[in-house]
Amino acid sequence: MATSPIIDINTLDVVIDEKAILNQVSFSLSAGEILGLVGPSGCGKTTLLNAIAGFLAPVTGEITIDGKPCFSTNTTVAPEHRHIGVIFQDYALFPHMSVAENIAYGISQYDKHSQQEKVKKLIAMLKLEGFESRYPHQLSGGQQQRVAIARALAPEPKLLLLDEPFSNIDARLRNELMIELRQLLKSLSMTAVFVTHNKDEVFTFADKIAVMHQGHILQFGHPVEVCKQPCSWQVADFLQLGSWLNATLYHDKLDTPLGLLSINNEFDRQDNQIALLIKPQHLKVMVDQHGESVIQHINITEQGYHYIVAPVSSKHDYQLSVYSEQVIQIGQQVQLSIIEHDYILFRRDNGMS
Ligand SMILES: Nc1ncnc2c1ncn2[C@@H]1O[C@H](COP(=O)(O)OP(=O)(O)OP(=O)(O)O)[C@@H](O)[C@H]1O
Repeated sequence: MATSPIIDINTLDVVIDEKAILNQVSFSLSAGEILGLVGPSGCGKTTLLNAIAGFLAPVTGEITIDGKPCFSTNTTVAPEHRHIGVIFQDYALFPHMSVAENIAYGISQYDKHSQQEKVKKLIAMLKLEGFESRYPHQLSGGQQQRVAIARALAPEPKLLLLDEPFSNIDARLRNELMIELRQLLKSLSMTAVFVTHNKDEVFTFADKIAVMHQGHILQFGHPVEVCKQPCSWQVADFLQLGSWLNATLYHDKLDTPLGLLSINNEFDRQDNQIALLIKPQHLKVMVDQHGESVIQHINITEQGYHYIVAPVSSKHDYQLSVYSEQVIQIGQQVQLSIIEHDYILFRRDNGMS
């Protein structure tokens, strides 16, 4: 049986200072789903969170939360009546209130006993026992985040909005906190939308990803599916799924600086200016003093040596990313070969880097 969505956004447009900031944004999430909003700086991620929260008014479109229209042509529900919990990037804890008082802030309409019971439960859930009387400045970044989460969860919202929730957390702790928070949200069947600059956070924390660009959602789906089949070069580029190789059609084959490749998938053959997305796993590198490419840069990573390889000849222009266990020096000439696969091809675009 299909369940109705907890959040349903339909053709939302936001205009600020006569500039279109969100353009025909639509998506929906079922109960318990976590969505990661990603995209380049200024693409409208925070604006979308603010529109959902009710902090700014869209021009057109609809926002429905748990079946209740919160925004439409003739409805605007105030933020405090949308049943949404918001966790801001800097947590926005009240500095003059203790941990317990911060958590109880949104449930002041409850009687004292119910407030205390609720705070006690959240303190335990977020592992904040012993910190009840402390003030925000006496807590670490991770502890402050837990208080912000407890405060947002206290009124039992239908939806949580999180603006870059992990950006202030030490990199070593980040993964641990993400896993812990995800488990907590899953145990509560809490639906959440979070903004991040870090695509790796999406893979650890989210069920769905929305890749935004200039106010549009370019692609929405399961993170693995989006990475497997990016719908546009902007999505592939933003998610850093691989590097680009120019190609043209030549007698039913792809003519590339690395040789001819058979086309093994559907492709619009009208386009002759092609950009081929090459994921590092589809590229092999071999030392060859007569090779057509040269090692330009080396990074040492968990997956082995990461090489950036460029052409020897100035006739070509590429910067390909390839991993290898082999140690190769900068400046060494190499031979690159592409492993046959379902190539991902896009029409070449001026904006490509
Ligand atoms: N109050 C405002 N007044 C004028 N322009 C605004 C306002 N808020 C946002 N904008 C503009 O809207 C666009 C989207 O901003 P937004 O903060 O939503 O982007 P973002 O994707 O969250 O960016 P970042 O990743 O840098 O936080 C930007 O061009 C920004 O300058």
